[in-house]
Amino acid sequence: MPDPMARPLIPGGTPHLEASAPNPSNPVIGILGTGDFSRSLAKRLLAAGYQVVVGSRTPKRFVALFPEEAEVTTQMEAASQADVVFVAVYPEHHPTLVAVKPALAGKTLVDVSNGLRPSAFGPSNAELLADHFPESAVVKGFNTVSAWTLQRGPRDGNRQVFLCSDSQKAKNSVKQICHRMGFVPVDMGLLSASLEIENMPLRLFPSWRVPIVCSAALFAFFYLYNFARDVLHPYVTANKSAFYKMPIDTVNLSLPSAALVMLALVYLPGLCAAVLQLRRGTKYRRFPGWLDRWLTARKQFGLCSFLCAALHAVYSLSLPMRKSARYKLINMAYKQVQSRVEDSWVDEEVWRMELYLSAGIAALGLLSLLAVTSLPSVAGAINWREFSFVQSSLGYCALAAATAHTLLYGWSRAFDPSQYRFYLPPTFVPTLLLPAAALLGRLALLAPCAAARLARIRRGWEAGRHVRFAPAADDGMEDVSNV
Ligand SMILES: NC(=O)C1=CN([C@@H]2O[C@H](COP(=O)(O)OP(=O)(O)OC[C@H]3O[C@@H](n4cnc5c(N)ncnc54)[C@H](OP(=O)(O)O)[C@@H]3O)[C@@H](O)[C@H]2O)C=CC1
Ligand SMILES: [Fe+3]
Repeated sequence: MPDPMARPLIPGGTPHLEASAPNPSNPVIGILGTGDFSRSLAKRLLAAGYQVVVGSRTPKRFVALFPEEAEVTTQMEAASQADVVFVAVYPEHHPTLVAVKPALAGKTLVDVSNGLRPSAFGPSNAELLADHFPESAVVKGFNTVSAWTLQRGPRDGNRQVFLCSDSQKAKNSVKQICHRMGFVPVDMGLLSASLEIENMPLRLFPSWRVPIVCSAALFAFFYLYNFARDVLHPYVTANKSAFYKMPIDTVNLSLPSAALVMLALVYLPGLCAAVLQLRRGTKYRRFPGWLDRWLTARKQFGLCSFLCAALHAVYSLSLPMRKSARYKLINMAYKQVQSRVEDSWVDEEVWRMELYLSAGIAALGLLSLLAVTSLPSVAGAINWREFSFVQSSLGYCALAAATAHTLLYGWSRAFDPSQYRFYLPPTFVPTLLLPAAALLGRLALLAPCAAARLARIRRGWEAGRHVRFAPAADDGMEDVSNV
């Protein structure tokens, strides 16, 4: 008969785990349920040298799916033999296990279950299990580890296992099992933390939702704006079809606007916080909820801005490859020949392009630096001062370079009223409102700090000695420029 365990649970999975010989002196670990999770867990426990006994409603049906070293038996038998029992059945089936209640009394039950959707209010599955089995010590854990990770081993997934329980003894025994299987237990405290642990694998990028919606909304706004100016208006007024601009030209005009406004949104909450601190005269008071949330989402806003800027760079590089660009070039050359212009070089145009491209490249380079230092592994390798220098000082430089790029791009149009082709102002006008506010706000905040520093240096020189800057006053007002 073919060995069913030779078939991996998932394509590409390890066909066989080397199970070390179970040590009779090791605790017997029970698993109730014979599903995906149970099979992966059994293999990992056997590999860690435990004795494994699996409890099923129909053991004969599933025995072939488990390694030979594991004993597959009835739920009652498994519960009686084991010291620690993993409950690998869905929470709605927990009540069907009451038949084995006497056998589980005084033992440790590990609830691995997950809910279907995040829940803000309890009771959690683990708390309900604890209600069903008051004589057992329930530990919540392993629900954040997928059957796939268990099958492949901790090297191929998240190594952390979040645990909580009201019984320290039970939690310690499960921690030991975690360690032996190669996972890293994270103690989350009492069983009341189980709802939070159950919600963990159900979250879908909660901190990214607002920044992503914001980027999408900004992009949509600028896209419609550019569409109205550059495509719809020529069609309505001159019956000129410019619909070919929709997939690349209009997208490429909208991306940098979204990127710049998103970047401004990274720095505006810090300025709001600084202004609030200055008005209150102290930094030791909580910010309003909306500002708190905005401040904590700055990294995501910055990364969304970086994505838009990087896409803009790729789109821009692809512009000359298009057929439309080639036709336009040939037509321009033909017109030039017809009008007998030998040299069409315009110094102002040349300089404008050189400058706006170099500002754009500098902005993208600085943004890449910000994105790299926001990675936890890189952020962990630099100290706080270095991090704040990159994220704050270089960040403002990136904002200034991107603003200059936009201004230089719109240079000729900004000063030439004949370029206003539509009643809407060119895109860079709405694009520059927030970045300009952020840059001016920063300058306004830095100016008094710089003046105070200069005054202190002068006082020091006048006193005939070189003084070091006094440490920040305890009201924290020195720190506002670092927010
Ligand atoms: N799969 C995964 O990646 C993960 C799963 N989990 C959790 O592990 C638990 C099991 O998941 P999984 O193994 O995928 O599920 P499966 O559907 O594959 O297995 C569930 C098992 O429950 C047993 N069971 C016991 N009583 C009943 C009953 N009354 N009705 C139906 N089945 C019953 C069955 O075994 P038998 O017929 O032998 O009694 C069945 O094999 C769930 O709570 C899940 O949330 C947590 C993290 C990851
Ligand atoms: Fe650009």
